[in-house]
Amino acid sequence: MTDKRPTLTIKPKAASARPTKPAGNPAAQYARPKPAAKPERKLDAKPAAAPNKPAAAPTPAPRPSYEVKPQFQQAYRPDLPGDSLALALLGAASAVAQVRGGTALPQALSNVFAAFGATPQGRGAIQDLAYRTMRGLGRAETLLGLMTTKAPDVPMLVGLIQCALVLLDPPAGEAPAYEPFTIVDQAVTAAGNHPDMAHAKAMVNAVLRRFLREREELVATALKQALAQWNYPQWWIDATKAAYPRDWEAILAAGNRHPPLTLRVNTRKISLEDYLRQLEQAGLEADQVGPAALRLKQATNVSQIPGFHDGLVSVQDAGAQLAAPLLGLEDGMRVLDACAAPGGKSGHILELANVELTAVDADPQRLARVGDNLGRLGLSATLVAAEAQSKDWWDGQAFDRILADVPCTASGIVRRHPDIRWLRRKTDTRQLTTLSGEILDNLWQMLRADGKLLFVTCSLWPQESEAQAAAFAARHTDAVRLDAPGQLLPASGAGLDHDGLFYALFQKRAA
Ligand SMILES: C[S@@+](CC[C@H](N)C(=O)[O-])C[C@H]1O[C@@H](n2cnc3c(N)ncnc32)[C@H](O)[C@@H]1O
Repeated sequence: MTDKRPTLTIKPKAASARPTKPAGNPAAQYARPKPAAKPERKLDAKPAAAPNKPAAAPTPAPRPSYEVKPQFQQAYRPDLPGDSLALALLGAASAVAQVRGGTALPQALSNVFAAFGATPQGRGAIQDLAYRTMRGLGRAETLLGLMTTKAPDVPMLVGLIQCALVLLDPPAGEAPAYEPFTIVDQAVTAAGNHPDMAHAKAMVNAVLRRFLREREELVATALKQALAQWNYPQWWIDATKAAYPRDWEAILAAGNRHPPLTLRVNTRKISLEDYLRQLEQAGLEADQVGPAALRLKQATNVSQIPGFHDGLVSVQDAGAQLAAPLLGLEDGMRVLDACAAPGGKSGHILELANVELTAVDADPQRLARVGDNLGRLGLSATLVAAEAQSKDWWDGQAFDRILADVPCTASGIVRRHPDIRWLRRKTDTRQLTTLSGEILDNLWQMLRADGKLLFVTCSLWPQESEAQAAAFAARHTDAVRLDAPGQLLPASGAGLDHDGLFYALFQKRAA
């Protein structure tokens, strides 16, 4: 047990209801925490602006609430019923706090599941709430800032209130998952159950009840801020606006939608029509969103998907399914998948032709998943754990085709990974662009004359995609740029549903 006391204090109503003077960039709260930073213990001393000040951008005073070192007891196992909302809130709060500390959400969730000894039902509830909170975090953070004057010094306490606010304040058109009084009651129970938060029970109760009382006013004030309106850090919003002055709102909105479950039919084993019949027999409805892509109307566990374990289908976004066909594969070719894990595109390559595939990835653990995925499909490749910007691992024999699905910010797949926006820093783009440029230059030397290299990113930022492709073409005068989709913006609708991806195809001019 810790004797730490929560120090969050609640703003009086009058102060919170009034627009406050913009006092800094609220997105600064989303900077990655500096590990050595000391908790900021000062009270927010900024007075609220007079009501007749310009009300265009009322901003709660910035609070460095994430510049504290995570202190929560991650290994603590709560004494709560496995199927209770309190347990789900506590688990999701821990996951949110870990994300704010720099851990990717899937890893954070697996830490929570292990620490809590969560049942399958409990895992589902924790995961659902954590993902919802990632999509509503900007709004919850802003609301919390409007109701409190001081940075809570326990990150998990912040996470708990934010998770509860997300449940109390669902997105427009979504029905609340629970009665408000149940959410408040369970959040208080959750706080009371955790040694780091037990003393904050009354405060959790007060903040959440205050939100219920003043909801309309608080939400209206919060929504004047882009952070709350879009649920992305300000730099991300600015970058999207700068790159897509016409489409930025649609792009941000697309990233907040729930992703579909899209299947790739293994046409080596079964036709699309025959597989659609199998789905129908299993009571699953789907529509076609690509040559071999079927979007399930209702997402389901893969164990319920007919033929999944026999390799009839794989889970893959329809946009990602464009990669392998663009390579123009023929039997007998030597093909390199240079950043292969977890193997979605490797599997598709091997489904399309009998090629000799080498799958490289810098992360040995992720590379093992390529083996698992190919095993399920009954296919195989040479797996190499190595860096694609190095030649150490190469036997010197040129490849006929190279797929370079390079590491990037993943800004095009935020609907599937809503934590990415809170984990990334603005400077990541530059670092990743430098690395991917090195990878492309290195791989180009491994391509035979007349061979083709497909450059792919799941990014929306032009620096990582089109500008990188153009710079590559300028550096390599023997590179001929062929037709490819270029930048695909995230889209969903009738007969269409894909993430944001970029494709550029190059052929090496014969000497
Ligand atoms: C976009 S993902 C690849 C997705 C994969 N092509 C698929 O379709 O399933 C990028 C991959 O690049 C790997 N990676 C990161 N840096 C790398 C490097 N320097 N060399 C090779 N692989 C790298 C990551 O481990 C990650 O698995």
